[in-house]
Amino acid sequence: MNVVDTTLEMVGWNSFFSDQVSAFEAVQCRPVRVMAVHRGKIAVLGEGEPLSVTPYIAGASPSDDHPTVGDWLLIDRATAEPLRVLTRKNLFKRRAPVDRQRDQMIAANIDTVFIVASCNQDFSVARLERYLVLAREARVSPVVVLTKTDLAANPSDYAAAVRAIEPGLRVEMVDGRDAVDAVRLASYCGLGQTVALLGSSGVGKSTLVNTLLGSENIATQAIRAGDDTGRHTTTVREMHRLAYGGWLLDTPGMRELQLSDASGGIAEVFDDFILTAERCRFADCRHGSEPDCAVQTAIANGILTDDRFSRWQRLAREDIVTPVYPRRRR
Ligand SMILES: Nc1nc2c(ncn2[C@@H]2O[C@H](COP(=O)(O)OP(=O)(O)OP(=O)(O)O)[C@@H](O)[C@H]2O)c(=O)[nH]1
Ligand SMILES: [Zn+2]
Repeated sequence: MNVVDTTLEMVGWNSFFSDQVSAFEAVQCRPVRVMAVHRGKIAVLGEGEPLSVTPYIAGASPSDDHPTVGDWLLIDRATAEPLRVLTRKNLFKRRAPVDRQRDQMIAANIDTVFIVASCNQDFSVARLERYLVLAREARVSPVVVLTKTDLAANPSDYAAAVRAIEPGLRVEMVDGRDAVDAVRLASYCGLGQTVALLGSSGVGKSTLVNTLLGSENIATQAIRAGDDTGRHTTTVREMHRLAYGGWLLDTPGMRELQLSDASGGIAEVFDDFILTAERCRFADCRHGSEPDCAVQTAIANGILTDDRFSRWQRLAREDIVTPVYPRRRR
């Protein structure tokens, strides 16, 4: 496929975005997707050829949305000047290390996040829960990808442990080095789909990325070529075309995501605990030795488990910004 023939659908355009464009805007502007963010320039792709445009939106205040990789932008048909960022389907962000009041945007409009874990001694349910919290917080649908299945005697034991975290959680098992095996992930990586990866060091993310990208990566090369800052600029964030027609959003920021970037997500992953805690006698119950603690009762009755309780407590403690304990009583 040649990038010159690119249609909006190939880049991920759908009714969620087209519904946001007024008839007036449709005449004046055209939509493009942010493929890469460089210093002072962004590479965008819409119908036709890639372009390099300024990331600055005239009249935008610091608190307004600024383009990040994966975003859809409306640009002026005549001048290519960006006019506004369309409302995002979802967003990965983190608290900026220096100015903790300001969020740093990492990646927008992702259809699926692969939470990568390996079938060996590095496998940890606690860590997977952490990543699930991040995915929930960003409102991106997660798929756990178990790599290194070739090294495990019983890879299905790992899959069973993952499924036990949450009913209905999707799990795929691959040898990340094997393109034939990776076909299992094809349905998430089809035309116009955007995927991202999360996972700790050494689990096989880069290996999987290379397998999914295939040998040729025409679109990325073309985007670079169309970018007048040239090939050797430091690319901060970038989308890569996948062999199956989708896009991989791979950014250093994604790899550094911390749990402190999640808060609401904890409530979703541990909703059984949150719901039970609503029946504790005290609204600020810490579920220790307080009388009539519904959580301790549920653990004693085998409805909730002790180790999930510890993981929930640990995650809640680390999440220093938003307490997950229910604060109000109806
Ligand atoms: N046997 C086997 N080895 C694998 C598989 N996936 C990755 N590896 C190997 O595991 C090692 C680590 O893989 P990487 O892809 O570099 O891991 P990563 O998650 O990108 O690590 P970071 O770059 O540190 O984040 C490499 O030696 C890979 O060849 C797999 O499915 N099976
Ligand atoms: Zn309690």
